[in-house]
Amino acid sequence: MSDDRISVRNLVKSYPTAEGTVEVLRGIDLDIMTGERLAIVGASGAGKSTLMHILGGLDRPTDGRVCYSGQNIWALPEAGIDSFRNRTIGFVFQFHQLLPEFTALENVMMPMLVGGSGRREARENAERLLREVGLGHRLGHKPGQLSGGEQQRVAIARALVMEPKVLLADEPTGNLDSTTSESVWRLLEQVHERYQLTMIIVTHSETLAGRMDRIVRMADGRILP
Ligand SMILES: Nc1ncnc2c1ncn2[C@@H]1O[C@H](COP(=O)(O)OP(=O)(O)OP(=O)(O)O)[C@@H](O)[C@H]1O
Repeated sequence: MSDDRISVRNLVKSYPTAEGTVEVLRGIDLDIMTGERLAIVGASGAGKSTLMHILGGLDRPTDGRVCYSGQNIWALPEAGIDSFRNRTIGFVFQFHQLLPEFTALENVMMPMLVGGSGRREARENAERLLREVGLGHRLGHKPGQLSGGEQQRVAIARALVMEPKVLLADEPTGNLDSTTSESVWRLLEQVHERYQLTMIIVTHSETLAGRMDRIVRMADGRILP
């Protein structure tokens, strides 16, 4: 089966706290088609980031399933989840989370080196991607020597270097001014078209969400009908 559809069933996430159990996700059901561009919107605290983290294999649900091509990733052993995540998912966060002491090129090479690729192959791929995102002239710059928009472009190149099938972006332009945000958003759209990725983006912007194929609205740990 080469169907990469994502299907989420009865996803629940709760945390025990001193004041009792906090229910952050209260039974999420969601199907995301291969190649779809999905926006997730909702008020602060609705559970959007939590859902993204569970979809991406970063945070374990309390209950429920997240199936990629019919395989529930949360039924895999820990090493299986790590390997699934490295092979399948690219992440872009609001705060790029680049390593400050490494250059743009090294930051983009990093996932390949960690995954066991040789330096030469990692370097070639990272250079190609940095050129694609318009940063061929900034390979040797460290994050602190780049603008916010450039840093986010490096983060997008890094998210793509392992050739993921799914790109998860949590407020990727939330920290940028409107012009820079527009150019990063356009880059995400180009990337989607070029690589035929499934793309799930959390955003507070209704305008940006409206450019996606579908909008899912969350409130209080549920998806609104
Ligand atoms: N470790 C934790 N323990 C208890 N509650 C938590 C924990 N982590 C998150 N929460 C709660 O889960 C809820 C949802 O958080 P989440 O970050 O998923 O929301 P969000 O919709 O992404 O919000 P925002 O738009 O502000 O980023 C929040 O009310 C938060 O306080």
